[in-house]
Amino acid sequence: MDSRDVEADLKHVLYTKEQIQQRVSELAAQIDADYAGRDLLIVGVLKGAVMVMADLARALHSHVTMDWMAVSSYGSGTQSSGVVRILKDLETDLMGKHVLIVEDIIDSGLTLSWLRANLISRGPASVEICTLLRKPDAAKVEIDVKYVGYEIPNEFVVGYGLDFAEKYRNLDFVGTLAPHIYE
Ligand SMILES: O=P(O)(O)OC[C@H]1O[C@H](OP(=O)(O)OP(=O)(O)O)[C@H](O)[C@@H]1O
Ligand code: HPA
Ligand SMILES: [Mg+2]
Repeated sequence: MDSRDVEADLKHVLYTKEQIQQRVSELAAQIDADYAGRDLLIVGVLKGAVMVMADLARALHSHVTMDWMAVSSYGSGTQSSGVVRILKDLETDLMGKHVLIVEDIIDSGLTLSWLRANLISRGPASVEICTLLRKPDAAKVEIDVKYVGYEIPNEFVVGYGLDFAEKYRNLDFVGTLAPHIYE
């Protein structure tokens, strides 16, 4: 078999491209309604949130501005180290702004709880979170998340921005890896 055949590494598909598009559109409609009449800055968390940020931004009908942060806590494994590092900071001054952090996944919650506190310390008018996926059973810290695409079981997932050792981000669906890949 061609070793570049990505789909051979997967166990099953959790959400198809069509399901994700539909759910992202629903979240966008909610966000449009909630922020009506207010300026909104959406902050994508690199690299995982690239796909959801691109699709969410295009599904929104209101004006938004966009910025990016790169943080990393996972390295090449499947467990969060809990130590969050800023690899690239925002270019936008957050003072007085309504900020929506856009993420691909909340797993332990360590990345987002750290990031939310970090952004709040910069004086914004508000900070909310939108994530495509959330694993409630994996939470190590409680975070208040306003927009959640799907709650999923505590299994390592890849695709649509999510990686395992930097691979699989380019899949247009979300799936679980076959155990032989990571064991
Ligand atoms: O809730 P947590 O347990 O903290 O995990 C969630 C975070 O981990 C992943 O990012 P990662 O640090 O692997 O970097 P990446 O986005 O570049 O893949 C994911 O994109 C989230 O940002
Ligand atoms: O399940 C996951 N898959 C990929 N990256 C992740 N980062 C946190 N959880 C995950
Ligand atoms: Mg990430």
